[in-house]
Parts: sequence; structure tokens; C-alpha cells
Amino acid sequence: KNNSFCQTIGIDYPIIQGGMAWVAESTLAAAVSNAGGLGVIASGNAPVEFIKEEIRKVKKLTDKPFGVNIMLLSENADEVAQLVCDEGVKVVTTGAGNPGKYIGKWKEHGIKVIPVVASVALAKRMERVGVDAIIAEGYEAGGHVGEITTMALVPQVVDSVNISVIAAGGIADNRGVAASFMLGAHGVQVGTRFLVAEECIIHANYKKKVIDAKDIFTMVTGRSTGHPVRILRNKLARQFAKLEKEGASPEKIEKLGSGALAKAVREGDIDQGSLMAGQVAGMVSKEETCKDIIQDLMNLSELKGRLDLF
Ligand SMILES: O=C(O)COc1ccc(-c2c[nH]c(CNC(=O)Nc3ncc(Sc4ccccn4)s3)n2)cc1
Repeated sequence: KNNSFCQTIGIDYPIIQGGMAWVAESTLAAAVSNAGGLGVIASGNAPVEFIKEEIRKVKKLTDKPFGVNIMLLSENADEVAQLVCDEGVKVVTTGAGNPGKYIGKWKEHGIKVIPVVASVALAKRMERVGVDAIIAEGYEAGGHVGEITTMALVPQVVDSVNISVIAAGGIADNRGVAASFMLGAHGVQVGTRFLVAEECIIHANYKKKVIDAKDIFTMVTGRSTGHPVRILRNKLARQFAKLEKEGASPEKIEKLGSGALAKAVREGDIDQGSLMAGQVAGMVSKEETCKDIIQDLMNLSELKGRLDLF
């Protein structure tokens, strides 16, 4: 289709795979890129050497564009921000912060920069510093979230900037894609649905929890630490909630959570692991290839008839 965002990035479908820490590595990113979307390698808190290896691997697995996500709360953010320049990465997405200080260097290297924002204010600041597009992520998303829903945030961001807006948070099938375009977005970012992709390397226990989840099975923890994070309800989530109710210190809460995401992804510890997932986990019901997921997300013609309903 004549989608300016797809043409800018050089992808067939306006679908970005979420840069999910510990989850999005070269296998998943390459499968998404080979299926016509934008695969993204997540840096999370990983050391720069690990990310360099994943970038080398993805280059062997696909000739298509791919991105690298930089989680700006990571103490390695500065090093990874330099690595993407050294490795000739074409697209960078960012999360959990303001990438303003890196934009100049990235633009010198011709990198397309697509920050995630959770507010109109940050969207405007990002357009002013010259980013290429903006991912507006709503409260429905898994992981670190803002406080506004996708349905409310996306049209307000669309109205406040002149660059492409990508909708994220609560998008898991063709209806969410179609709705996002009606809100004025030029593309979508999808995370939770790719958690159960065949090419996603997370532990089978984690995938099963996502597949078995119902609509109300996620909760937001860690508000008191200033970093609200949406995860599936489990023992760890209940411990977080208890600590917060007791007014425990942010350090104590973060201590409980540290390494918890790795426990879930690597060891499949579904009780003490941090099972990050969005509110659409309830509609993610089976493991599929990235190709089938993307084909399903883009099966939009069957929805056109709904325009006659109003
Ligand atoms: O205004 C500013 O200066 C920056 O404010 C912001 C506030 C929020 C965001 C934001 C919301 N959502 C996203 C993109 N999504 C994410 O970043 N999702 C994440 N999931 C797990 C993560 S790991 C983590 C999380 C918290 C604490 C420690 N580690 S990051 N970015 C971006 C910018």
C-alpha cells in the first residue's frame, strides 16, 4: 500500500515487533523482518557485547531492515547508543526515557529514530529534536507503561505532531491494526502476540501462561518506584502488591524484581519470574510462526464491511 512509514523504513507491512527486553533477540527479529515487518533486537539491561553478537547474528539471518531497541533506564544505554552507530544499524527504537541526547549522533549516522512515548508532551519534544516517527504506547501494553490508554493517547499524539505515529499497546489482531489506522496511526507495534511466536525463545512455561491468560490476568506493579510495569498475575506480582501496600522502599521492591524477567524467560519460573505481558494476553491463544501472525494482523479486507455499519 502507499504507506509513507513503510517506504521510509523499507518494510512491506507497517508492523514493528516490540523491543521486549530478554525476549526480542536475533531469532525473533529475523523472523519478523523476513515476514515483511520490522524485527527489533532488544537491548534491555544487557551488556553491549551481547547486543553486538545479536546484531551480527541477525545480519546473517536476514537481508531485510531490522531495528535495535534501547531501554533508556539501562546503565549500558550510552554504550549501546554508540554500538548502533558502529554496527551500521538502520533503525533504533527507544523506551522508558528521553533519547534526546543521542539524536544528533544517530542522525549523523543516517539512523532512523523511533522513540516510544507515553504522552503528547514527549511526542512534541521528540518531533522538535528531529526523530523520524513516534510510537505512542498506551497503558494496555506489557512491561513499563504510561497512564493513558492507546485509544485515548494515539489520536492526541496524531493531532500534536506531523510525523508518522505508530500505535502500541493492546494490539493483537487485525481489528487492533484497523482501529489504529482509524485513530490516525500509520503502523502498529506488537509485543504480547509475538511472545508466543514459534521463533520466540522464551521458556515454554512463560508461553503457556500467556496462552492460558484471561482478559483480567495482568496487573500494574511498581508505581511507587516511578516505573509502573504490567505483568501477568502470579506469586511475584502478589508479593510486589503486598510490599507496595506496606509502603516498602522502592529499593526493596526493585530488589525483588531484579533478574525476575530473566527468571521467567530463561528458567520458566512462573511463580518468581516477572511475566511481562499486555492486556491482550487474553486473546493470544496459540503458538504461531511470525509469518502467520503478520498475515493475520494484515488481513484487513474482511473488516472493510464494518464501515457500512455506521
Ligand atoms: O518524559 C520523559 O523524559 C520520558 O518519559 C517516558 C516515560 C515512559 C516511557 C515509556 C512507556 N513505555 C515505554 C516503552 N516500553 C518500555 O520501555 N517497556 C519496558 N518494559 C520493561 C522494561 S525494563 C524496566 C522497566 C522499568 C524499570 C526498569 N526496567 S522497559 N516507554 C517513555 C518515556
